[in-house]
Amino acid sequence: MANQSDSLAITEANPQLTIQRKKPQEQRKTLKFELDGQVRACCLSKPFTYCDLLKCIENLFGNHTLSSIGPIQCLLSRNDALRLPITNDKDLKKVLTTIEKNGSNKLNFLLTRKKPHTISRVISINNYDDSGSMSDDGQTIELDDIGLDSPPPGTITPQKSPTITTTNTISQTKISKDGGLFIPEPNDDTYSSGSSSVASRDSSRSKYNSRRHLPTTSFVRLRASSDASSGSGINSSSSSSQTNLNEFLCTPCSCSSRQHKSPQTPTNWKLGRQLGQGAFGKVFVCYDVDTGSELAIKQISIRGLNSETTQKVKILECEINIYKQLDHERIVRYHGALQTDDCLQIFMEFMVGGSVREQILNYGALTDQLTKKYTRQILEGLVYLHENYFVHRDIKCANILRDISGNIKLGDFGTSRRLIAITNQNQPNSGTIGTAHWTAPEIIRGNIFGRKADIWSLGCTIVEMLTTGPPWQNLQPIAAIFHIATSEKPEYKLPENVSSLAREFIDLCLTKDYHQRPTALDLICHPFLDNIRFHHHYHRSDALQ
Ligand SMILES: Nc1ncnc2c1ncn2[C@@H]1O[C@H](COP(=O)(O)OP(=O)(O)OP(=O)(O)O)[C@@H](O)[C@H]1O
Repeated sequence: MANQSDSLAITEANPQLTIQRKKPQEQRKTLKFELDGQVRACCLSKPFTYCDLLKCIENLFGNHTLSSIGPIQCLLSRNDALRLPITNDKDLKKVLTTIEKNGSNKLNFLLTRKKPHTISRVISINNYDDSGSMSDDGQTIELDDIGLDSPPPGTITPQKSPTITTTNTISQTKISKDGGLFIPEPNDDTYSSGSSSVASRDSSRSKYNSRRHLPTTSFVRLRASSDASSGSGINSSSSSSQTNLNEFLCTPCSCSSRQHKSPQTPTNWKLGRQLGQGAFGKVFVCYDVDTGSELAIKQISIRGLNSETTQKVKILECEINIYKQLDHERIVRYHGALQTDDCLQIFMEFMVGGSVREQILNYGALTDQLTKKYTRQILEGLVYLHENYFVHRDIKCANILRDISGNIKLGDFGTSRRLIAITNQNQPNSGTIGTAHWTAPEIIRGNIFGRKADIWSLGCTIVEMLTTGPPWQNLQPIAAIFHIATSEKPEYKLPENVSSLAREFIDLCLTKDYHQRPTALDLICHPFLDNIRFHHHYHRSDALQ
């Protein structure tokens, strides 16, 4: 048996053993994760837990990653053939022991997106769902089984092929439950439940604009991924048509040039004065005690809801936490949502000027010049949303909010349809005027839903700015809906002094045929908006090249 001096002698003779004696086990491990072809790494000190692993993934790939991926798989062999799923601390311990036995200090993990849910229900197409969507093609609508996996309302898929929708993977051509309406609208921006209409769309391109001339970069948050080969950036017009929500949502680690951080949901805050009341709840100032900043908070009563509605509240809460990552100067920033026993609280950027609706109620119709400025800014917000496959779905003056310097942003994005379903509150409440008058004819007829519905609503909003009310403002909502669906042209009377360019612009927005109606990008270069200073990201020379 070797005594101590023997042992030392052996150690001195063998440097490898010396190292082992000084550092029996490496205290820091390098963890590499692969997701969607992107490899990101971090270091963790031992001992670490399964929970630390999850935190690592969130830090590397973003807050919402965990809900969209399957079990973490540890790659144990060089060709990745041997994979161990890790779902808890016990699994992790096993893997660590195995890795250490192999003498490796690196851990490689593979993360894969969850598989789509199997279809649990197939219902008849003629059902009207709570989002107001329906289809008339006599086929079936496929609904996923739990609403939580339906993508956010207002999102539309960039893909043509019909598949089922999963969280953050927006790829469905039909209509989903719970307000999630997805229309493929690939490059041609059209979808009909019946026939395709690419040709008609092409022929309807406006004379003053062609999409290929327009830099789409300007309005979207740049996602300068360090891994160019991943192809997940959205900063080029060519890639934008393949962009899905995953690619669009910018994570802290993936942005090298422009670090992006979702705003924090306040945890310690005080309720301030009431700002207003909508159909679904009251809006207050919210003072964030930790940051000293003021936000707006919308409080919606959810007392006494049944389990189905409770589920919808949960979905909305999740969605708002996704919307937090929408970041554009023409979009009111969401700061998250929290649910208490009897209240859903939505935190938003505080817009001190209130809504354009209030501005009109206080001071009357807007001038041609101001209408022009607001129209351009609304379009900038719409270009951003539409380029990223979101439909606002509720464009009207009440949802256009003003900042301190008189510029505007689109508010209430994506929440209104869900709130209708949650609160069962479809009727206008005191101080609010509902949404019926701004609704596009194809939505009322129920055969098409897409980005251009926002363009129709924009047309109604411009009429509202110039005349204080939308087309058919004297009609009750139900009568207005009937007229929108059946009349050839919307009914409104503009003041005499409104320019012919403004009239032409409104006419274009209110083109009844969805396929002939221009897109936001088409419209942004319309001469009506010409003498407005171009948005600083958006160069006229680029646009007109
Ligand atoms: N982010 C915000 N910042 C400042 N004020 C806001 C904000 N959001 C809403 N408000 C104020 O609260 C009022 C009510 O807003 P809310 O979104 O609840 O209803 P609405 O948009 O007027 O109507 P609807 O309920 O039909 O959407 C607005 O008119 C506006 O004055």
